[in-house]
Amino acid sequence: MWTGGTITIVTSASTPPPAHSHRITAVRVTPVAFDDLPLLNSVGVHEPFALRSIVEVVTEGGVYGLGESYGDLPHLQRLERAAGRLVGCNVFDTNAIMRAVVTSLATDDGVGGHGMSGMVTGSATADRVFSPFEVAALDLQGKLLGVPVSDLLGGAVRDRVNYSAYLFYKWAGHPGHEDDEWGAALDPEGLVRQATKMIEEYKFSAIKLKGGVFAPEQEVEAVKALRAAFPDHPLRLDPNAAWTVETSIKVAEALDGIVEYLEDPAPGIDGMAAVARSAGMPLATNMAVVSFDHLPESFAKDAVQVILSDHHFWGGLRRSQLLAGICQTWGLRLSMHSNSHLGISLAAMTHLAAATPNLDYACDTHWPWKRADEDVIVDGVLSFVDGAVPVPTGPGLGIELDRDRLARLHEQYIECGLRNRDDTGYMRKFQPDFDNSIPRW
Ligand SMILES: O=C([O-])[C@@H](O)[C@@H](O)[C@H](O)[C@@H](O)C(=O)[O-]
Ligand SMILES: [Mg+2]
Repeated sequence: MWTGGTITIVTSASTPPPAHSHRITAVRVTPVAFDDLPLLNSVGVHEPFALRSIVEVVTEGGVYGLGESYGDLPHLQRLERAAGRLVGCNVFDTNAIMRAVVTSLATDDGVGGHGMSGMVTGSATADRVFSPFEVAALDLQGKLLGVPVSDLLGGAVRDRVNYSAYLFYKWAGHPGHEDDEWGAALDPEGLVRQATKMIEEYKFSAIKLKGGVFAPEQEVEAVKALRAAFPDHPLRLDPNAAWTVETSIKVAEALDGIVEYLEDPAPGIDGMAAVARSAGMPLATNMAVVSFDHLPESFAKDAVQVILSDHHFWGGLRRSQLLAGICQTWGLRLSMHSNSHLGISLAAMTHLAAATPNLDYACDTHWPWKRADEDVIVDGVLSFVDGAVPVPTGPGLGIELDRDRLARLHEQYIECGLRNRDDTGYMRKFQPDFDNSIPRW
C-alpha cells in the first residue's frame, strides 16, 4: 500500500513524447475515506465514512493518469495485486493491461469487495479491477496527446452532461452527532424539503428516490408528493429489489404515468421479467443485469428496458461504450448508476456520458452528499451548471491530483478504521433486529 513519496510530474506535453515514455513505470493505489451522511437504503444506512481507492499510473516521462474505484478491502487488495503487474505495459495498450489484470486474478476466489454493500451483484471481478486502471490509462493517453478523454471515446456529442437529484430517506444526523445540514427526511414532506434544497442548489431537472426503506405504499405516496411539488421533473424510484413480483406489479400500477422508469423493483432477471410483462413503464436495473454474460438472457426474456451503466463495474469507459452499442442494437435505453464517489469518478462519468450518444437519461450521482471541501483533486474544473456538468476540455480527464488532499483523506482512511462498506452492520448497531432480506415486501 502506498503511503507517500515524491515523484516528478509533467502534466501536459507540447511536443509528441518519445515512444519509451508510454511505458508504465509506477502504479499507486491509495485508499481514502471521506465523510458520508446517514442515507437509508434497503440494506441499512450509510456509515460516517465512504471508502474509495485512488489509482495513479505513471509513465517513464513522469506523466500520470488517475482512476477511482471502490475502497472495500478485498477490492483494494485486488487492485494492489494487479498494480504490480502493470509496470512495463504500454499505456496505450489497454488490452495488455486487461490481460495483466486477469493474470493477477488467476487464483482469486471472487468473494467480496464489490462496493455494493450486501446488495445482489454478479458483476465481473476482472471488469471491476480493470476499470480504474483503464480510466487512468485513458487520462494518461489524453495528457500525452493533448486531447480530452471524450475525444479518445469518439468525441463529445454533448458539451454538458445532465445529472439527476438523487434523494434518500435519511436520519437527521449520525446517531450521537449533531444534525447535518440536510436534516431528516423520513416522510413525503421531508423528501420534498430535501429535493427543494438540492434542486435550488444544483438546478437538477430529474429526480431519483432511493426506496426500499419504508413500506411500498409510503414510498408511492412520497413519489406522488414529489410529483405534486415538481410537476415537470421526470421521476424514478429505486427500492433495490426489496419487493416481490406481486408488490412490484401493484407499485407499477400505482405509479403508471408518474415515473419515467422503475428501477430494480424485484430481484433477478426472472423477477424483473415477470414485472415487466405487466408494468406500464420501462424497468431499469443496476442489479439484475450487471455484466456482459447477463445480457443474452435478459434480452431473451425482455426483463429490463433500461440498463444503468456504471464504468466502475462494467470494465471501464470503453467497455461501457461496448454496452451502449449492444443496448442500441437490442433497443434498450441507457442511464447511469452511481455510488458514493469523488471527483475523479465524476470526471470519468462525465467524459463517458458526453461521448456516448445513447446515454441520454440524466445520470445518477451521489455528489451532493459529499462535503464540497473533501476530494482528492484540485478544485475548479468540475462544477454543476443548471443540473449538468460541463465536459472538461483539458487534456485527459481534465483534472489534477491535489496531493495534500489525497494525503489527508488517506490519513482519514487510516484513522476511521472502516475497511469495508457495511450498511447493514451499521444499521444493526441502532436497530438490532433490522431485516435486510430481499425481497422484503
Ligand atoms: O448509496 C446507496 O445507498 C445506493 O443504494 C447505492 O448503493 C446503490 O448501488 C445505487 O445507487 C443504486 O442505484 O442501486
Ligand atoms: Mg439502482
